[in-house]
Amino acid sequence: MIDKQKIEQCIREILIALGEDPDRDGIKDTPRRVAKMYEEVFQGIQYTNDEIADQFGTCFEEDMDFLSKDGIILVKDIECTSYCEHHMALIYDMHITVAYKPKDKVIGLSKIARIADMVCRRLQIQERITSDIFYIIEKVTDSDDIYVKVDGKHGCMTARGIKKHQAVTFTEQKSGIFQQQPPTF
Ligand SMILES: Nc1nc2c(ncn2[C@@H]2O[C@H](COP(=O)(O)OP(=O)(O)OP(=O)(O)O)[C@@H](O)[C@H]2O)c(=O)[nH]1
Ligand SMILES: [Zn+2]
Repeated sequence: MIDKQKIEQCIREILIALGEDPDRDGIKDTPRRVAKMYEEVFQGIQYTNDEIADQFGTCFEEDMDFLSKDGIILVKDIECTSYCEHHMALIYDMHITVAYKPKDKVIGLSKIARIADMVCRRLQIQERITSDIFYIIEKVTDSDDIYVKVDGKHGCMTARGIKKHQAVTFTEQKSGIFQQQPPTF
């Protein structure tokens, strides 16, 4: 569980270290707000990838032509935000694409987005966001053919430091049929 009281104390200390008056009207509730925000945006820290797979692993095992006819399923433009673990800066404008070729079951579509969303609610690097989603989708679907692509902007690279406002980072992980031929979409 996230220790909200401790976070509140620490944010108050940070405000003081910045030279702010933590009791002035505009920011007197900021420690409480930040603690509440962290509880929301870092919810995924308290779950392992296996627990996320259990939580969002709703699958359907119906007989369908689709499964025997080389069908693939692809969800694109899953919009997410996360926080880089080096600066705790926002990773934003992220679009996540997940594709897989089902073996003998399909996963509920919204669960793909829920998995991506929960993995992003951690201190992350983009490479690990990609591999965490890959691992969970592989575990839930048992598929040998998986494709995960993430693109995003890193606040630590656009709003500070090198300040390349347009720089977008792409990461991809793929297995099986997608190694030779990434999906077209
Ligand atoms: N590979 C990878 N690196 C990241 C990610 N997010 C942030 N970083 C990088 O983490 C690195 C941390 O480098 P440091 O030299 O320790 O930190 P810094 O002095 O703030 O570096 P600058 O950003 O270059 O000013 C930087 O190069 C960031 O761009 C990510 O998702 N993946
Ligand atoms: Zn960073």
